[in-house]
Amino acid sequence: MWIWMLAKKKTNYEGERLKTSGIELYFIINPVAQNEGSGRVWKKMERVLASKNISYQSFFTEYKGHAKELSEEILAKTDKDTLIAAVGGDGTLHEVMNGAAGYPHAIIACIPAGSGNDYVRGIQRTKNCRDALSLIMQPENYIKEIDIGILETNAADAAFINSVGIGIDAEITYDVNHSAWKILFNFFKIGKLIYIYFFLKKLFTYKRTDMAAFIDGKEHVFKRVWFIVAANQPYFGGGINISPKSRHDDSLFEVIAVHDIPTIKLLSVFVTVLWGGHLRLKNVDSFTCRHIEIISADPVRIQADGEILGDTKLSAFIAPNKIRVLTRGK
Ligand SMILES: Nc1ncnc2c1ncn2[C@@H]1O[C@H](COP(=O)(O)OP(=O)(O)OP(=O)(O)O)[C@@H](O)[C@H]1O
Repeated sequence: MWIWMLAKKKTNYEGERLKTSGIELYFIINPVAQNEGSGRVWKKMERVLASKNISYQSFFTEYKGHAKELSEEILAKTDKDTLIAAVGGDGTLHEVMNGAAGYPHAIIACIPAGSGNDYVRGIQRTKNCRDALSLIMQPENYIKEIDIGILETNAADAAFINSVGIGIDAEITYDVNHSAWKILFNFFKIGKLIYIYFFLKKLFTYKRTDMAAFIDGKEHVFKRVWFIVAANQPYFGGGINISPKSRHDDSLFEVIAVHDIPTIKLLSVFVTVLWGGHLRLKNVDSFTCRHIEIISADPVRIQADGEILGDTKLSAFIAPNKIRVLTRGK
């Protein structure tokens, strides 16, 4: 049986006492996240867990999609509260969450070991790996039910936890995930800057297209769209605060549509985004909704939580209070 084993009460990093808990603990490690930097992160975490006498079970993923399967297998075997921590980036957390979403006894968390780590920044609200582990080792005070998105595209049905986007954001995600530069950026521990690098590259080659969006049933036609994102939390693209008003517990998506802006002016969107000023720019429209459908005139990729999940057409609705997570946020 895999339970917290607290043979002796010890102190954690913050000097607080660990509490006993009936929560079972699992780690699912993506060994290829952060161009294999996740392995080093996990080794450090293992040492801390051992020093605190914490009992857990860990699994390494062997292929794409494996983290979802592992989560489902773990949760199907028990009806006790079970905490599954993804060790990796947003893609690994996305898979764990997709495996866990149907199980009310699931609680998910993330040890950030990816390039972007937007989930940790916007929802879990921990500062670094050690902070995340300290939360995981003392979960009781930090469990919260949050909303997730349910997505259907031409290529996939999936749940998402951060955001879904169509347009240049997804094209950049695709390029980043297929780029050898990612290794270099991750080697110098500046993984999130790779999104900025590819944004600047893509800015002059991306072909804008018209899109129709049905936002809670009301049709909006946007011309020459850069991107439309439906967000459950503020951050995307490795730390860009695109949707500052998003909350993961308000049963709503915040939709941001950026359209009909010349190439150079798009740069001002990404400067003003630093203080949320982009929302006041002409042709940066924002909406709140529970359901959104988007159809693009030309094929354009779709990303959800940084995973490419189809192109051209998507439908997404918010599922309120659908999953339990650990968070330091309110
Ligand atoms: N063993 C594996 N072999 C190959 N791919 C895997 C394996 N395990 C998971 N994956 C895939 O690796 C991809 C990248 O994972 P993840 O997003 O966690 O890391 P990252 O790209 O470094 O971080 P971020 O998304 O935060 O930029 C995901 O698409 C996931 O499905």
